[in-house]
Amino acid sequence: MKKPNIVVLGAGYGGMMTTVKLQKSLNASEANITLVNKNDYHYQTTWLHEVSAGTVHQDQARITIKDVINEHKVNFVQDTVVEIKPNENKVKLENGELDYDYLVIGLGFESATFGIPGLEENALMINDINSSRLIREHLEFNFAEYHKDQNPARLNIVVGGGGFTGIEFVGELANKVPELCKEYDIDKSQVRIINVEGAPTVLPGFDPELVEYAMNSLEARGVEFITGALLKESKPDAVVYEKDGKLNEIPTLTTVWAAGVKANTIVEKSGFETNRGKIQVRPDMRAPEFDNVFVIGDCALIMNEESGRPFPPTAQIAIQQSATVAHNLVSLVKGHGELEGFEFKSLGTLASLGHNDGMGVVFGDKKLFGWKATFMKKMSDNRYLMKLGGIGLLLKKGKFNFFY
Ligand SMILES: Cc1cc2nc3c(=O)[nH]c(=O)nc-3n(C[C@H](O)[C@H](O)[C@H](O)COP(=O)(O)OP(=O)(O)OC[C@H]3O[C@@H](n4cnc5c(N)ncnc54)[C@H](O)[C@@H]3O)c2cc1C
Repeated sequence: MKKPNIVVLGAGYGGMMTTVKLQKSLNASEANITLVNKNDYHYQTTWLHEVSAGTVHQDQARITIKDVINEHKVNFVQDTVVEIKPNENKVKLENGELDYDYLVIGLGFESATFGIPGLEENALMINDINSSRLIREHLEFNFAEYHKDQNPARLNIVVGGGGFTGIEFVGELANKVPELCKEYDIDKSQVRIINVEGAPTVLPGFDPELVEYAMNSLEARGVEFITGALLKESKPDAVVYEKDGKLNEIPTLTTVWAAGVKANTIVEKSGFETNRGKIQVRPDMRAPEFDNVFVIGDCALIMNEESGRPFPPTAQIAIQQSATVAHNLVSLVKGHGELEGFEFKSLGTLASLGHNDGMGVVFGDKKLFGWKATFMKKMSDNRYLMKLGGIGLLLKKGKFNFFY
């Protein structure tokens, strides 16, 4: 009997963990497993705000794929997916084409700019290793260049969006800016870190006590918040926002847009039925129209029956989904066992606010503040590394600087 071809697209949290689980459960004689990814490394998106601010080097946030996969069982293809052809069971790559019997789509997210003029052209985004490194280099360049023209716009850093990513990023900036000022001979009082948020408060949806803690901690370190303010335009040298019906402009050469993500647009372009750009999966994580296509992570939409809204896209849910996807694929390949349904078990939400500070909720309703929150966040990162690559990977990439 012909061995089935399982093709996993994207080596993010969902795709990587599915591949590692499949290689543990299937023999080379049972299936051909192929993992496709743009780069030869997996990166931890949850650390990208640190790479962007320059508080962590990019190598700390990325893992060489071949260090984690078993090459006797998994064929790694470094290439870019251009299109999925679900009616033909084919995937078009920049440099070729792949046939599959089973497909896992784990292509992650893209920034959503909601048609705001100038954002695509002028703003920086925290999307992947390269875009994050660009932000770090851009910040340093402007601090260095300031001595040439004394343009204050070089020292105004505007972050669009006071959600999880925007707040984690300004927390890192609050720590990094004093270091940059020292390195580039700049008076700290000349630098502004400005967070612009459309909702009446930052971190909408978070417990008010946690929001207050975050704002106080960040304001004490110099972050300015402009809430209830809609970003209207990003220019090469300014941003325009509307507040209380009035337009205001902040001169800046650095706008970082952190206010929205959408699923990888390849999904929509490939003709899948979508809801908010994502594939609303069946309980067993398969696409509604295709019995051999699984969708995972930020490309998948699952409704939370309790709230009546989709579960937010997180690494946590992508990692949990990988267990269901891998289990169901193994059942299909081996031809025995039932397909199981996915159930999300929230392990909590923790946001970092810079070195040794954070806040969040764990174990249902236990609120954590300060170093306890960052400790728990680092522990959960470390647990992920352990699951992905065992003790070797944990020792190489783990976060052990618990009190920094
Ligand atoms: C700054 C930041 C902080 C965050 N913090 C948290 C947090 O603390 N906790 C949490 O749970 N979630 C957090 N998230 C959200 C979380 O990171 C995402 O939900 C998660 O990464 C989604 O995982 P995924 O497997 O769907 O895709 P991703 O992890 O995004 O991976 C997608 C992979 O697909 C590859 N790829 C994309 N397009 C192509 C293509 N065309 N061809 C080939 N390969 C391609 C990419 O290179 C990447 O390797 C954060 C996100 C950001 C941006």
